[in-house]
Amino acid sequence: MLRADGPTQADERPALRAEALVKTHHGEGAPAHAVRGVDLSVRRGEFVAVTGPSGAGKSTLLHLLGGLQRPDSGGIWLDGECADRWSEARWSVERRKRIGIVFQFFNLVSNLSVADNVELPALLAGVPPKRARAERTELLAELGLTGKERSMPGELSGGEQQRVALARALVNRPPLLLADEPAGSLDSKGTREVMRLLSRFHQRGQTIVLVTHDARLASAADRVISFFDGRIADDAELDAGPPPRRAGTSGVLELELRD
Ligand SMILES: Nc1ncnc2c1ncn2[C@@H]1O[C@H](COP(=O)(O)OP(=O)(O)OP(=O)(O)O)[C@@H](O)[C@H]1O
Repeated sequence: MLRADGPTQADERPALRAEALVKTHHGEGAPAHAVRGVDLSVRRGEFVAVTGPSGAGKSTLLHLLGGLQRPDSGGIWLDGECADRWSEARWSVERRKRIGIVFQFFNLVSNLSVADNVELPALLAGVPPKRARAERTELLAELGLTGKERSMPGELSGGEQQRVALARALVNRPPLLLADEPAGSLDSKGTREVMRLLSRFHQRGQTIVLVTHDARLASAADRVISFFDGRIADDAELDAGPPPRRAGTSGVLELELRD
C-alpha cells in the first residue's frame, strides 16, 4: 500500500467534487426539482454537515453523490476520477470499497443476524473472514452493541438498528462516508455515541458528508452547508479542530481502529 510522507498531487485532489448537479424527480404529482445546480468540493479528511428544511433536497444530493441516483445533468468526481460514465456495477464496487453509506432507514438485511449484517460488506469486498469478524467485534463494541451479535434486526430497537447500519457502513473503513440522518431515531445518549464515533473516524482522517437536522451532530463538522430549495444557500467553515491524521493515497485510508 502506498503511503505518502508529504503532500502529493493525489492528496490535493478533493475526495469528492460535484459540478452543476441537477436532479428532478418525476413522481405522481408535479415534478420535484430536488437539486437545482449544486457545485461542491469536499477535501480529503473534511467533515461536512448538510442541513436544511425537510424537502430541501439533501437526501437526493447524498444519493447522487453515492451513485444511488443519477443526476439529470452535472458531474461527480471521486478522488479526482470522473464518475459520470460509471455503470451500476462499478458504482456498487466503489460503494463496497471506498464509499460507506448509511441511510435514514436502516436497510439492514432482516433475515441476517447483526453480526452477519455488519460482516457482509467486508466479506463481499474480499476481506478474510477472521479480519471481518475482528472489525465487526470492534465496531459493535464502539457503538455499544456488544452482546447483540446474534440478534436479528427485527429484535432490536430503532436506535440499535441505526447503529448496526452505521457499523455496516464503516466495516470496510471507507475513505468516504455518506450518512443520511444517522442519528435520526436515536435518543440523546445514542446521538452522543454516533457523534463520538463520527468524530473519532474524522480525526483518523475519514472524509464525512453528513445530512442531518440535528444541530448537535452538525456542530461536530468542520463545515456546515445549508441547503435550501435544491441549492446551497450557505457554506460555512466552523472553527477548525486538530488537523485530521494523514491518509494514504491508495484510496484506502490507513486507519488504526484502536486509539
Ligand atoms: N423518488 C422520488 N420521487 C418523487 N419525488 C421525490 C423522490 N424523492 C424525493 N422527492 C421529492 O424531492 C424533494 C426533495 O426530497 P429530499 O428527500 O431530497 O429532501 P430532504 O431535504 O432530504 O428532506 P428530509 O429532510 O425530509 O429527508 C421533495 O419535494 C421530495 O418530495
